[in-house]
Amino acid sequence: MVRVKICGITDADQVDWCVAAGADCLGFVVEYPVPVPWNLSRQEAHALLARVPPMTTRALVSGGSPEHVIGLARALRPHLVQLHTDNTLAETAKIAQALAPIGIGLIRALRIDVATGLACGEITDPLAAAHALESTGVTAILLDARTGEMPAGTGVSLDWRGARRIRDRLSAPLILAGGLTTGNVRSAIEQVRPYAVDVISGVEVSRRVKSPKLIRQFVRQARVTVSQ
Ligand SMILES: O=C(O)c1ccccc1NCC(=O)[C@H](O)[C@H](O)COP(=O)(O)O
Repeated sequence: MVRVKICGITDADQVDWCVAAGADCLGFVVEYPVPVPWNLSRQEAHALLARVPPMTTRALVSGGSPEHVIGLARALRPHLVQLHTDNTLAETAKIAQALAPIGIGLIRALRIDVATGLACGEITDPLAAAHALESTGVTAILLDARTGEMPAGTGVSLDWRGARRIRDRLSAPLILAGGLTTGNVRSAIEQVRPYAVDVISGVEVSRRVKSPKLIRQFVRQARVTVSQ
């Protein structure tokens, strides 16, 4: 079964809607290093994380210096941290090493520029970049689209054949993101066979404003059984 992460949660209703719909993981963007519509203060995040019931995974999305990310994770105690693409491979390894002993896994986004097909970051070949990330000790790699204006939450889809090639060559679990909607998530899962899917725009009616109906439909559509 493919897991579902709903990201960019900004209020208590959204937490409740995602949990009621059966989402596996809720993502909270906290003290993010560049302006994004879903950013929360540490205090806001603390209250929302506390609302997530047992058996549902809490992911903290942040970035900046390793000291900042590790300090934030120690303060908020999520199950997972998802790291900004601008963090280098060396920083990613340092953060993964610091979080593992306290039981927090690390997801690192690998963003593909949809105009060029190149990965953003130190290594531009997408497969080589994925292998390099894997060797940092991350728990999972999140494959996402980059368009230039926004670091994430673009609503733009990736080339799923390219995503499948990466998925087939990685040992680390691959989380597929980028432009997934209630209408295409099923097909994306069939083509890419990811470990999990991740969505923001596809369950929002406007920036930051999520729809309980779209959340329910998205989770239902993602629960497809794919024969291996
Ligand atoms: O990972 C980040 O750096 C990040 C920053 C700000 C907001 C969300 C972030 N991560 C979550 C994701 O990776 C999104 O789920 C992903 O961009 C999908 O967005 P969308 O195309 O809108 O579904």
